[in-house]
Amino acid sequence: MYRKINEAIYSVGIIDWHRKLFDELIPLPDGTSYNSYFIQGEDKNAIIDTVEPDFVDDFLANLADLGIEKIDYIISNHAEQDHSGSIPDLLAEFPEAKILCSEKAKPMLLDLLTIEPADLTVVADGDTVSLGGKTLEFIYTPWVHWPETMSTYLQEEKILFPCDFFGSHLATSNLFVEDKAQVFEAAKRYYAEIMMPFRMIIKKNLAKLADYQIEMIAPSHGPIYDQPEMIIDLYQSWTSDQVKAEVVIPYVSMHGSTDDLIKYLISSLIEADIKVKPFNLAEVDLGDLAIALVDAATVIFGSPTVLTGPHPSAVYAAYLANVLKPKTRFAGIIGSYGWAGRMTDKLLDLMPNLKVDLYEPIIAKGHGQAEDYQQIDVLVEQIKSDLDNL
Ligand SMILES: Cc1cc2nc3c(=O)[nH]c(=O)nc-3n(C[C@H](O)[C@H](O)[C@H](O)COP(=O)(O)O)c2cc1C
Repeated sequence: MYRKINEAIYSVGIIDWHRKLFDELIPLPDGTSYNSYFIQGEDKNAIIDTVEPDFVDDFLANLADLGIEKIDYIISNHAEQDHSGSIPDLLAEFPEAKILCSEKAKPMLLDLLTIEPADLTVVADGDTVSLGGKTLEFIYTPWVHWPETMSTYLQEEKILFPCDFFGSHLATSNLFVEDKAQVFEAAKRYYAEIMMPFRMIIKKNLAKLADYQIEMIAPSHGPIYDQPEMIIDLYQSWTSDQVKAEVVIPYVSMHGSTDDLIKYLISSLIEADIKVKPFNLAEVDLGDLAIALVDAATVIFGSPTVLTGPHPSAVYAAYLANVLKPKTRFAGIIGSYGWAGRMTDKLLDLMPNLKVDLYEPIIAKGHGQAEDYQQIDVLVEQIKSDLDNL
C-alpha cells in the first residue's frame, strides 16, 4: 500500500495498528506508524527514512507496488531503528542507493546496522541535493530526540520531513491531520514522553526552522500536517517558559491514609477554583501523567512510607518526572508513615532536575489527624497565591 501526497511524493511507510508499547516502556493507546516518503525528481529519487524492521517485507512490497526500480538516495534523518532499521534490506534490494545522513549519525548507523562505511555519505547542515526540479536541504535539528537528528526540507514544495520532531504515535487511515483533537492528544503525549527532556534545544530548533517557509510537515510517526502552524504553535507553547495554573497530583496509597489526605487536597483545590489532575500511580498510564507535566505549574506527590522510603510506584513516578525535566515551578509531598522513615528526603533525592519551590511536606502518622488537614488548608492557600501570581 502507498499513498499519494502529490504527483511526485508518496507515503510508503507502515501503519502499526496494534502496537501497545514503545521502547518496552511507553504505552501506545492509539498504535503508531512508521512513515517513509518517496520523492521522485526529474533525474533522481530519494526515500526519506525507512520503517521498523519487523515490517520490512511490507515496506519493500509498498515500493514494488509503486513500481520503484531504482533508488538514488536513502535519507536517514534519525539513526533509531524504527526509522533506520530497514535500511540494510532496502540497500540489498537497491544496492546503487547512497545513504545520506548527518555527521553524528554516521558512526551511530554503523554501530546499529549491518552496513559498510562506504554506503554512507555525510551531509552537512545546510547542504542540498538536487533530484532534478526537487531540491532537498538538510537542516541539522539535533536532540529531537537523539544527538544526530536532522530534518530534510524539500525547497520547491516547502515540505519539512523532520522524522520524530513533531511526530505522534497514532495509527490512523488519515494521511493528513483531520481529527485535530485526537492529533493534539497524541502529539502532546509524544512530546511529553520523547521530547520534553530536550525542551531548551527544541526551542533553538524551532527558532532555526522559523527561517523556513513550511507549508507541510511530514513526520515519521502519525499523520501529516497540511496546516503546519497547528503543531508549530503547540511546540512553541509546550517549550515556552509559560506554565498553566494546574496542580498535578501523582499519588499512591496502600491502606487509605494518604488517599484520604489527597482526596481532601483535591476537593479543597477544586473549591478554591484550581484545576487539578490526580493520577493514582497504582493504575496510571504514565503517558497521561507525562502529558499533564508538560505545562502544569505545580506537582504534589502523595506516598506512604514503605521500607523507610517512598512507595516504589512513587519512586518510579518521581524518577520519570526527574528525567523528563518538566518546567514545573512548585512541588510538594503529602504522605503517611507508621513508625519511622525518610520518605520525603528519599523522594526529593530522586528529583534533582526539578527546579521548583518546595512546599513544606505534610506527613501524617497513620491516618491523618486534624492538624494534618489544617496543614493542607494552608498548603492550598499557598498554592492558590502562587498560581494567582504566575
Ligand atoms: C510493606 C509496608 C512497609 C512499610 N514500611 C514502613 C516503614 O519503613 N516505615 C514506616 O514508618 N512505616 C512503614 N509502613 C507503614 C505505612 O507507612 C503506614 O501504614 C501508612 O499509614 C500507610 O499509608 P497508606 O494508608 O496511605 O498506605 C509500611 C507499611 C507496609 C504495608
